[in-house]
Amino acid sequence: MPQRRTEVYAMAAPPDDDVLLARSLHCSRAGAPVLTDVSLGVRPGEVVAVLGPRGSGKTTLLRTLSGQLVPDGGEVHYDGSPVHTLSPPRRERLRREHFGWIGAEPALVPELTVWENAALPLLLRGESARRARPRALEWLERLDIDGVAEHRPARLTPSQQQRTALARALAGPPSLLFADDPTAPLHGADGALMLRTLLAAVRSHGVTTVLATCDPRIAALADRTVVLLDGRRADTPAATAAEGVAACSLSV
Ligand SMILES: Nc1ncnc2c1ncn2[C@@H]1O[C@H](COP(=O)(O)OP(=O)(O)OP(=O)(O)O)[C@@H](O)[C@H]1O
Repeated sequence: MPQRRTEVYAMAAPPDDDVLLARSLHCSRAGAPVLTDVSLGVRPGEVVAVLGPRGSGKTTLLRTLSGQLVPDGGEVHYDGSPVHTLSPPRRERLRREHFGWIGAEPALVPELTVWENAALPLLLRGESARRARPRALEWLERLDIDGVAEHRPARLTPSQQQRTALARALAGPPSLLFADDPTAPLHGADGALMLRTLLAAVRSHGVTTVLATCDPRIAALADRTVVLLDGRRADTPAATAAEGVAACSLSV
């Protein structure tokens, strides 16, 4: 288990054993800079929170780290190999085979049942439904939604939908999980339960995790926190609080 520690801002020489490494990322959206000179290293099995107020660039950072976006400048390396220079099909394959993603929207496939949604990463990797189904069901049971395994997403509550998305993100299991404000659509106890389940699952399976949140209480559950303000690394959570983090709504 990695030691909890406070991140120091300037990360000039990240350690060689980082499984995920970003160097001096720059990203613009619609002509405006969204990430400026962001560097970050994540060690195997670590749970790192990216903490920042709304609009600070957390989603853009996670999408860039996970190969969904190509940065305008800078580098992303996974397991020692560059991600930012891969062709789109190879980036897609890397994401499918090694990464999990859960965002604030469950983004389930409406035509598929709950277990088929949860099994999707396995099915896309070419596993048979016969092998994928029990593995998906294991996660559904752990998340207490095995009773709706044959339902379509439209019949589920928002909490059940988001837990299905979490089962899908973990079913692989992935080497690296990106969790972008995953409890945002959930209220109080539902959000707290989901977060506890997510953290217990990634820690027991050794899944390296990057968790974006605007809630310092959630960030405090990670092994380490890095702070984004206006698309730049910032050094203290206090600075983020001053920028209006209190506007975020989840309790744990
Ligand atoms: N596709 C896009 N086109 C134009 N601007 C974008 C796009 N995506 C993000 N942005 C802008 O980039 C900035 C950072 O957005 P981003 O979603 O990365 O921040 P965030 O910290 O994840 O915010 P939130 O907590 O609200 O999700 C915002 O000003 C946003 O409006």
